[in-house]
Amino acid sequence: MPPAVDLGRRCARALSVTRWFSATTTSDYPSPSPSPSPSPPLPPPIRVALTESAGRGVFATRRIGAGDLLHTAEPLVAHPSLSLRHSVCYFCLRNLKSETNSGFCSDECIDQSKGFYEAEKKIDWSAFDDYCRTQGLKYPLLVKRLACMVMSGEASAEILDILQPARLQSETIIRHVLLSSLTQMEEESRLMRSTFSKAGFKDEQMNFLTKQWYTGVLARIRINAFRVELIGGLYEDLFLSAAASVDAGAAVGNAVYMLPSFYNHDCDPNVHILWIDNTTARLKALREIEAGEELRICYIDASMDHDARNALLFNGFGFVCNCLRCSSGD
Ligand SMILES: C[S@@+](CC[C@H](N)C(=O)[O-])C[C@H]1O[C@@H](n2cnc3c(N)ncnc32)[C@H](O)[C@@H]1O
Repeated sequence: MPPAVDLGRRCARALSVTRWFSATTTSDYPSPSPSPSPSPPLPPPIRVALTESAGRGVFATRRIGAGDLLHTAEPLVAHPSLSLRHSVCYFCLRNLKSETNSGFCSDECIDQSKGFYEAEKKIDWSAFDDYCRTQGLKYPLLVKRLACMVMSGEASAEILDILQPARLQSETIIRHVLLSSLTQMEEESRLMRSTFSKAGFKDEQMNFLTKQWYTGVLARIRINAFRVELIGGLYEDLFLSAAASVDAGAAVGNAVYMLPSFYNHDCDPNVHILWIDNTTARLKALREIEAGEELRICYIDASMDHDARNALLFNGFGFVCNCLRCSSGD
């Protein structure tokens, strides 16, 4: 059993799926006259359990209709693409109508960012950001935000530990994939520590910021982060939104979620994940799903051929795909 960790405020927010299904009770809404109480909301139609050969996965607990919204999810950590730093909200990645002084789209986002932003503002990140820009790196920006959240007490340093891949075999592959970039990650970790030091942060505040922490967090982010591509509010229709999420193209940023990270990959998925206008992720069924069926999303562009898909999945995520489509050689 993994040790219990204090997942903190943000994790509680990210787990709002539970609240989403249970928040509406009859006592929330005083009834003007005695009438039969409305039936309680249905529980989430999903559960996380072990699969036969892909670690943990998400399963349907009842029949799900095509187009049904399974649940929404809020990120544990998110960061905009550097090139869009001033045109999307620094917290929820919503497109800003005009450039604002604050860089946030609402008072609520300013409020939600207080913790990490207080720490981040004290620091000159230009060297770190330039390094990411010139090397074309996006995930160290998520580590930077997470480090600021930990510094401010907003998140625990172990917040992503639960996302580790469950299977040893995968971990071996992942270690192999990551070895090539170990030196680079160590350099980034040194750069991050010295950036905090120069801003006056004390060693005791940075106890968690070790090489092992940096590489461990980055390894989990590489496997679990989503590119957030906004499709706008016009695509509520299932099939339009499925097409739009393929067409969306440029990502506004990247984000790591808790529950969506337990969905395994399939080259012919039955669920897809989409973002309308901010980092709130929506998981929708692409077809009818029976109770007990595993729910899978597609991590990549499924229109590629077998070899291209598998090269991408192995090099990018460290696994050999076991889905039906790959097993049949398609
Ligand atoms: C985002 S995680 C999904 C949840 C994961 N199974 C767990 O236990 O936390 C991605 C990892 O799940 C496994 N995985 C996902 N889809 C797979 C597939 N189609 N075939 C084999 N392994 C898969 C791989 O180990 C991959 O690195």
